[in-house]
Amino acid sequence: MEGDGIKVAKLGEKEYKECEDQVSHLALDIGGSLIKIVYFSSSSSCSSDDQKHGILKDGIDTSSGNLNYKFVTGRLHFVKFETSKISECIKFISSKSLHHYGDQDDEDPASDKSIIKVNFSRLDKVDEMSCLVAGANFLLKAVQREAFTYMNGQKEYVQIAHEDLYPYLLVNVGSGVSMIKVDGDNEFERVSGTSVGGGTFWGLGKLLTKCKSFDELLELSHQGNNRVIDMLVGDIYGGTDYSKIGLTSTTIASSFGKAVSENKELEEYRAEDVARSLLRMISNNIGQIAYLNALRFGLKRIFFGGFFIRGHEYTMDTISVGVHFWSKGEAKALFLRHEGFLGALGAFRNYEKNGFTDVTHEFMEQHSSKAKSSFCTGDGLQSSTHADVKDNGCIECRVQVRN
Ligand SMILES: Nc1ncnc2c1ncn2[C@@H]1O[C@H](COP(=O)(O)OP(=O)(O)OP(=O)(O)O)[C@@H](O)[C@H]1O
Ligand SMILES: CC(C)(CO)[C@@H](O)C(=O)NCCC(=O)O
Repeated sequence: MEGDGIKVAKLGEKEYKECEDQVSHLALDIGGSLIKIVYFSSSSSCSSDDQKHGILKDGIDTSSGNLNYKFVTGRLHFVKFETSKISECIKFISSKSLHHYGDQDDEDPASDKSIIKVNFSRLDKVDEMSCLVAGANFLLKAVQREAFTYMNGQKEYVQIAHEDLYPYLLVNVGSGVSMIKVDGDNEFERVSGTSVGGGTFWGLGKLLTKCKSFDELLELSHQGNNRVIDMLVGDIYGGTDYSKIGLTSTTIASSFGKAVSENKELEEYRAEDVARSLLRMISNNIGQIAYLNALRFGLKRIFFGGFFIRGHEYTMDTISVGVHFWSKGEAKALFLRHEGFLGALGAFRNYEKNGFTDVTHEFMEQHSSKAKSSFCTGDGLQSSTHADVKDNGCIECRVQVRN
């Protein structure tokens, strides 16, 4: 399991014991590289805000006015595993009793394997693209301070009014890249994609640098200098800009282009510089294709999701600068705090539609006056205003459950 994933799970056990005890819903997104899990655990305690409103009793809100339903307060948790380590994922699900969700019958706790198998066979498959869109729409509408811009080292949160949200371009950078024009709730079209994505960065990076983990490769890239290997406009134009066509001397003319003429072996380059050039090449390319698709449909906002981003400053900066440069400032690149969990979140929301449980959800958007988005971090539960979370933020929410 990923380090930050473990943190969430451990926090859940230690500091949020009360929200771990009743896991009722779970959604899985099994991707080419990573498995993402979103699960809901109800809390028996309630927030001070809710106590002030006096509407909660044992975590159950009786104020809905409909006797057939009750609201259960709790948290959405986010965990990820490498797809190649699926057995760890199964162990985690088992350890959290996540596989018991919705069970009617008591099962033999000694036969873990068969329990998992039985429950996995009950999994409902849902469409990947519609889940990505549902996940993004949910985050953008319900969670405050979810979307942000990142350019020249500056992070700025953007709150978008519901009526102003559509249309937008969703670019999900997973192993491969999907580009989806989103026009409304469940109204979308996958307009483009590219196989040059996160899997390409990690795959090529692994071969070229001998890094053992994605995080190691990302960390290396942080310390590198792409100019050592990339051929710049200045390298071709005697150190000067090519201003007639709008290219500065530091613009990359050809990614990895210097390696052609230098006659050096791979070992003679620093792994840091190789990683940096690779990250720059992939991020630039994604930013450019995204911009071209935004231009194709006249879209001003491009949201980037998927675990390739990893909240990494240099990745976001490269994509943002690319979008800004090509669109002459007309289009904006935006990033999401729960970037990697769009599909899993969308699958989670599918509980509402597919009727395999008696559950509907009422998330914070309907209760924004009293229920706030909160996040679990190493410092405990904090208001989202102070939290600096990435992929491990829990979202506090309420779920409407049929009695
Ligand atoms: N710990 C990690 N291990 C492997 N890849 C990681 C890790 N963290 C981030 N990544 C990056 O995230 C990418 C996978 O992202 P994501 O989980 O969103 O997509 P996926 O669902 O696996 O892919 P796809 O949607 O194409 O099937 C990897 O290709 C890699 O670039
Ligand atoms: C195949 C999927 C949708 C699987 O998530 C993704 O990896 C992707 O969008 N790849 C790019 C495929 C292409 O459009 O060339």
